[in-house]
Amino acid sequence: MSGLAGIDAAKQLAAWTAVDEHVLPEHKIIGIGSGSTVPFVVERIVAQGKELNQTRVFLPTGFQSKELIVNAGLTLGDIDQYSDLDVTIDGADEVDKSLNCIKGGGACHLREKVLAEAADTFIIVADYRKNSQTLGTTWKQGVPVEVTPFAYVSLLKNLRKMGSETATLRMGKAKAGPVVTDNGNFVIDAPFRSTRYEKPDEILREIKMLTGVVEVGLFCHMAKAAYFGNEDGSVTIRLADGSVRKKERQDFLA
Ligand SMILES: O=C[C@H](O)[C@H](O)[C@H](O)COP(=O)(O)O
Repeated sequence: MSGLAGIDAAKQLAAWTAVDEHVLPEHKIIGIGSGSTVPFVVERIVAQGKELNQTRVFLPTGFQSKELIVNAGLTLGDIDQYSDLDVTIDGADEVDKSLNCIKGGGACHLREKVLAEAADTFIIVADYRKNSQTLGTTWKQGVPVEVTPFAYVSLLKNLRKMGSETATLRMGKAKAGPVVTDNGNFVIDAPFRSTRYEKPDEILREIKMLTGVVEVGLFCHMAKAAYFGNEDGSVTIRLADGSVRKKERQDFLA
């Protein structure tokens, strides 16, 4: 493993292990997620070799993801042409015991969900901070909701009526005004009280029905496995069936 330390080392561990186990030579149409963990996914795929990667097409989940693919010299594909993917690998803001995820911390969850749904296998890679029993344990910013700008005020009202009293429009940091997604929409972050997160699919359905909602950053019953890099150099692998496997540090050194 490379000489990274801390959180980045954990992200790299998760990403490298997931790629080694789920991006096999027979996998040709591959979805690349967004965020700070997926660069380690791309680096591990590149390490599989130019000859094999020339037989593959890589689909992005947004501007950052597209730049990762292009800058790595991998072949860019479009979902219009490659609508059935072999595997999509992506990060997550938090994952619960049933592999339900909060995603959208980087406002990319619409295209991410399209590519996750279109893949035979959807895999999550993250550092140990994302590994929770229940959503909302560590990710306190709320459920990211991509919304059409025309409806954001009415949606703030309706989300607050729904129980997200502190729902807020996500504002830019290095930009005056709200964050604008790759799709030209706004994002509302909608926190809920912890008990609501015990049934994330209910929150998902309720939010999705609100007029003006484009997509909700809750990915329920979608991931086949989640790989978490740990501080001690091991990787925890959780499967959708609830089973857990651990790959110890020495396994990588072998
Ligand atoms: O919108 C962004 C995506 O959902 C990311 O995959 C998610 O925020 C996790 O990002 P990171 O790998 O940087 O923690």
